Amino acid sequence: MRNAKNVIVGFGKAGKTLAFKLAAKGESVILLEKSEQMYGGTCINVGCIPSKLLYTLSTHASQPADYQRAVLNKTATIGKLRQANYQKIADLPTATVITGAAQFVDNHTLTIQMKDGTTETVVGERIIINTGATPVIPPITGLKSSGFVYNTETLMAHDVLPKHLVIIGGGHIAVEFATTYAQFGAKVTLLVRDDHLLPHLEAEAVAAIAASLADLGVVVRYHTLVTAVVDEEKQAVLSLAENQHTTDTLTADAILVATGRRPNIANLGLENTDVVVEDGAIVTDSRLKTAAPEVWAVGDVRGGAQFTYLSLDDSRIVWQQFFGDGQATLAQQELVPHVLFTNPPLATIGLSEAQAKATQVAYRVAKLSVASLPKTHIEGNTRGYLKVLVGQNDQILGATFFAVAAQEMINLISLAMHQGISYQVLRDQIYTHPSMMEGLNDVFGLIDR
Ligand SMILES: Cc1cc2nc3c(=O)[nH]c(=O)nc-3n(C[C@H](O)[C@H](O)[C@H](O)COP(=O)(O)OP(=O)(O)OC[C@H]3O[C@@H](n4cnc5c(N)ncnc54)[C@H](O)[C@@H]3O)c2cc1C
Ligand SMILES: NC(=O)c1ccc[n+]([C@@H]2O[C@H](COP(=O)([O-])OP(=O)(O)OC[C@H]3O[C@@H](n4cnc5c(N)ncnc54)[C@H](O)[C@@H]3O)[C@@H](O)[C@H]2O)c1
Repeated sequence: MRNAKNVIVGFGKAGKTLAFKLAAKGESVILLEKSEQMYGGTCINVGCIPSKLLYTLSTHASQPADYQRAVLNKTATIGKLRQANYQKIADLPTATVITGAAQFVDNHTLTIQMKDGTTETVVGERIIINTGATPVIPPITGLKSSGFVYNTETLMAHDVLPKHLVIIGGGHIAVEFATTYAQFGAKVTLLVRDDHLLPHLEAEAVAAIAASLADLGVVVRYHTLVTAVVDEEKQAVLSLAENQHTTDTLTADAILVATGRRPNIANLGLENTDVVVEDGAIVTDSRLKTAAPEVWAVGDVRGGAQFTYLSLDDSRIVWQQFFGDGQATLAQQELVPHVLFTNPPLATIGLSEAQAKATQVAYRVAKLSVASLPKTHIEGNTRGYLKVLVGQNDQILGATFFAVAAQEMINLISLAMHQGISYQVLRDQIYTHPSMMEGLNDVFGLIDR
């Protein structure tokens, strides 16, 4: 049996950040990770980093072999990151990484199923659960057993570019993977059960993304459900129903299931603890404490929005309870930027115009086509727009940027909104040239015209 002051279950963003900081303070830490392929967690190994590397490489792709090279590049890159993530924790004298699936026996005791078949018992004064999320596979006849079905992890590991990739879903992953694989040259079809993509966005932004996908040759079919999948020798045959009526069939050599990810609590033994689970996620208070004393849940496993930067922020909320005033809560995550890696990327924060209208907030709005910015011509991508909303008190209410470098620019808007910086400050700021940031001079300049 091993003891530590801090036991962290899962090598995710929040868990590894806390493990490092606690061990750097000299506290004993045991970090439990079920797979040696997952040191560093989802983002590094099978999520953000590999998908954004492939996305970036796809923008330069011109032949199918580029995909194969990109997958090799991706595998090497994440291998280095995984090793660095492991060493960063394992090298600290008071930290131990144990590789094996953990299961609770009681609130503070876990058994670890080791690779060699043995088990270890670990006891912690504080327990931090950071086991992430796992893909949801809908109950479609033949889907699970099909040899042509992938999740994001297995698709990115497959080094043959699909001829026809069919993606089930119309959310974050569906749209990003459609963009990437179409840019590599695959034929891509999206099967969306609703009448639109990305329900969290305003119609104008959704239309801009739909137009970008259409230009990449992606076919999007709305109100369409897959009712069955049958494997043939070299492809799968999908039976489709549109508006509840059986319509036609589609063949594909790869099917990506992108129908959401649910908190990873299966086989965690939570029934042996006082931790409360609701709707498949661990319930916490606003400081991420579960119902079990000295047990916290952080990251995707606690339900809600799934983003690496929110998991990182969860680590701050917990850290403050150990080495701060303990006042940080989930309230600080109410206003955060989001990015979709489409072509170009779409970044949003705060209110959209549609939301402002619906809530009857008084606002002024400005929209600028980014083709007017010299930098977009240098980048070779003049598509998109910058849109900002400003309130009566000159504070920024929200922004939607569909533009090259939108994923970087939105962070300045976030800072301004959090710090209460008026739009005039961003309008009159001296930015470097040529840059996308200069667009802020222009778009905020349109507010008072
Ligand atoms: C394809 C894809 C692209 C994404 N792109 C982005 C993006 O661009 N930007 C962004 O912000 N977010 C993105 N996300 C979401 C982001 O990856 C997650 O929100 C984030 O990684 C969640 O981290 P976490 O801290 O909850 O835990 P995770 O990083 O998921 O770590 C959980 C760890 O726990 C381990 N584990 C699970 N059960 C056990 C157990 N019983 N015992 C021991 N260990 C266990 C797992 O193996 C895993 O390593 C993407 C996700 C996917 C799938
Ligand atoms: N850029 C980023 O920050 C980024 C990128 C990728 C993923 N992520 C994170 O990963 C999470 C998972 O992504 P995702 O795209 O799988 O989830 P999502 O919630 O964004 O989208 C799920 C989609 O699947 C559809 N769907 C659900 N059940 C279905 C069914 N039975 N049949 C057909 N369609 C169904 C939904 O209507 C929706 O369109 C996201 O919530 C996001 O937080 C973030």
